[in-house]
Amino acid sequence: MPAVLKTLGAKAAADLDKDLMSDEGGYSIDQLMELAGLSVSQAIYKAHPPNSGKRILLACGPGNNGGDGLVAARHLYHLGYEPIVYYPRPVHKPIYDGLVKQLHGLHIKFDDRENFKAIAQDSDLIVDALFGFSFQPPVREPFDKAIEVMQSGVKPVLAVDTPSSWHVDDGPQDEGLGSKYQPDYLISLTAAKPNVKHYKGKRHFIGGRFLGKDVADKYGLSIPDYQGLDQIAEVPVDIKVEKL
Ligand SMILES: NC(=O)C1=CN([C@@H]2O[C@H](COP(=O)(O)OP(=O)(O)OC[C@H]3O[C@@H](n4cnc5c(N)ncnc54)[C@H](O)[C@@H]3O)[C@@H](O)[C@H]2O)[C@@H](O)CC1
Ligand SMILES: [K+]
Repeated sequence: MPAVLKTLGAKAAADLDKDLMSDEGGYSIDQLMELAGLSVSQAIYKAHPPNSGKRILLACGPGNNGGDGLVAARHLYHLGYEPIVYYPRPVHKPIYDGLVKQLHGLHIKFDDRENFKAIAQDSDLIVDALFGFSFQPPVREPFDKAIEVMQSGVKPVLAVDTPSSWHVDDGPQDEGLGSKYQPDYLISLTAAKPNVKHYKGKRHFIGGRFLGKDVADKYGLSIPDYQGLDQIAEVPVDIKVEKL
């Protein structure tokens, strides 16, 4: 277990993504999103196993963070959960259209009602797949309502890659929307983001088991010590976070 948690700032995370999907990197976004979404489903299985409540609300935003949520919904179905998808601003690109078709094919429920609180009350865990490392404040509607509900603590929340509404590098604003938002669980993808130093939740996982040594060295990251077949590695929530 490394003594210090290395982090990946918003700009570096976007650059790393580009490297992986460049001509020599050879990855497609579909592959990375599939591995990311699989990691999310494993973190949920570890932190909130089916006997803790099967109704998982995937709050999906308009970017690839939302895509991770759509992929996770499919894996959760196959793991025996009852996923419900909140995806109010669907983006019509083949990758997202395909993921939505897969979920319809499994008769997974979509609920895009304005009243996010009502949807949340009928769930056992909320998955925050609204925004990832491309978030730019302030939160535009209708996502502000989801942030309000998540920060209210009415249901446990697992955040995907970064707590949505927090600045990726600096963390939550001092006041206003999201300032009180603390997810119960966090899964960082590829590497923790700098705002993890403000995270005070119960458990922190690192997922997206596709980092190789060359890319890790280029970005000053250490590869998490993944065990066995796991796509995720758990890190202590009080681990020292490197200074950026
Ligand atoms: N290698 C990686 O790190 C991988 C990253 N993936 C995911 O991709 C995410 C980054 O995806 P994207 O770059 O598509 O962007 P995000 O999913 O972070 O969100 C950006 C989207 O949300 C919108 N948005 C940004 N700020 C907003 C605001 N204040 N109010 C309302 N809408 C807002 C933008 O218009 C854009 O459509 C990562 O955080 C991660 O979850 C995975 O899908 C693939 C692997
Ligand atoms: K998120």
